[in-house]
Amino acid sequence: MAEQFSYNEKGHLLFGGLDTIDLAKKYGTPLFVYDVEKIRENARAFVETFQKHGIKAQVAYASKAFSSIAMVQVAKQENLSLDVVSQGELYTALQAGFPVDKIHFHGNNKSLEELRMAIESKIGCIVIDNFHEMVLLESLLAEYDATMDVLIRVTPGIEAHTHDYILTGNEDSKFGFDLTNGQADKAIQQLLAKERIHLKGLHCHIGSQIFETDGFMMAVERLFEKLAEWSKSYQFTAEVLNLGGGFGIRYTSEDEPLPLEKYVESLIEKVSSQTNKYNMVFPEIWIEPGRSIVGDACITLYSIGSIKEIPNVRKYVAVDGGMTDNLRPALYQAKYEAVVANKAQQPSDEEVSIAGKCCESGDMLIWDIMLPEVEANDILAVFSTGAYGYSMANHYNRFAKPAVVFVEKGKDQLVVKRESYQDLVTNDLSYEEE
Ligand SMILES: Cc1ncc(COP(=O)(O)O)c(C=O)c1O
Ligand SMILES: N[C@@H](CCCC[NH3+])C(=O)O
Repeated sequence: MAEQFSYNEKGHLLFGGLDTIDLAKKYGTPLFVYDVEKIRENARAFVETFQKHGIKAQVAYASKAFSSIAMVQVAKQENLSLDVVSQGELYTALQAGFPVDKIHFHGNNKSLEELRMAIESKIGCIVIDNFHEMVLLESLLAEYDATMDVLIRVTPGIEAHTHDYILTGNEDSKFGFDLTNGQADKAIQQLLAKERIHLKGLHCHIGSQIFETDGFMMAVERLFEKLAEWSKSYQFTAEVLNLGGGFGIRYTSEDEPLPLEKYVESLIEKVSSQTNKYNMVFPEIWIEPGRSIVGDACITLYSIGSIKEIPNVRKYVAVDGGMTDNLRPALYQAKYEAVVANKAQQPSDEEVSIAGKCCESGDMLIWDIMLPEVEANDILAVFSTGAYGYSMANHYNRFAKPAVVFVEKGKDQLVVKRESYQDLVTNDLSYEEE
């Protein structure tokens, strides 16, 4: 975060203890730089809070936030579990040597091939999302003469948004089984009848970048209301409650996230009070944080190029990346803070807007930010870009994807190479006129 940054005697921004200008020179720009110590700190905040309270839990890193072999290895080192939502994310996890029994497979349209790969690699759990998938899974399990642990994804009718949450009578979501309209009941009934499928419990995820605990609390209440019903009607007891991810982080000074421990403590308290209320056995609690593990542990370094001043209107400062490495401003009007990394000690006294270099007027990274006077070849550091930045990077305008560097204990290490133009055309074939 901008307000906490530090710099060295050259006035260069430090990140993970290293001079960001040295990193930009060594690896080029745009460059994602992750502070691995911060990733570990975030992961431990979750894991250790469960441990402190003696709760059996799994903290599954939602690898959609940033998936790479090195990142999955850090998740493994921190004893996390792993949430994957595609064959690509699963493949990455397998390549990274992640323990398969701690991999959970999500997705609202898992293909036969994806389910096949999940069964063949003997992953720990599949989160069942819909009736179609149940049929596919059952037939594949018969083919492999195998069994599979599953959770069922339910939508509790709570839709959480960034700063608030709303109750929706009938959740309009492409994910999971609705808790209120009978779909979840039907799915539970069917799953319990399937010999090769072991229903371990429930999953729900109410949204992302959530700053309060109220939405989570309401979700837990709803799950327990239904569990009480299902315990009577189907003699079903949940061994596991997966309460998803979505814990908010600070992108700008407007954001006021809770300490990560607070989310966990509230969940433990609520599950505890509900188990008492309904006289149930305390389930294992699983969570799936993505953003809150990697989001604030990364900056993106860009080189500044052209600067266009429109008198009395705006000064556009263009950088060598944009919506190809950070889609979030264009997609969600997401806000970020930044500093000029080689002028980190200088006062910020000019308002400018940071433009990307795509052929798209909406390719703006930051509107109206105060910076020192900038010139071409300055390095801009944008904070909190670790989640859904590289993972949503794309090839629009045939820009090559940036490199990713990890820093820890004063050392930097390249963990994802910068794409080459050869990489960009590697699947292209020529077409000869007949
Ligand atoms: C099912 C599920 N689990 C976990 C996550 C991770 O969310 P976040 O990165 O906000 O923690 C998401 C994304 O919203 C999700 O859809
Ligand atoms: N990609 C989104 C979050 C999606 C969460 C996954 N269900 C973001 O950048 O905020």
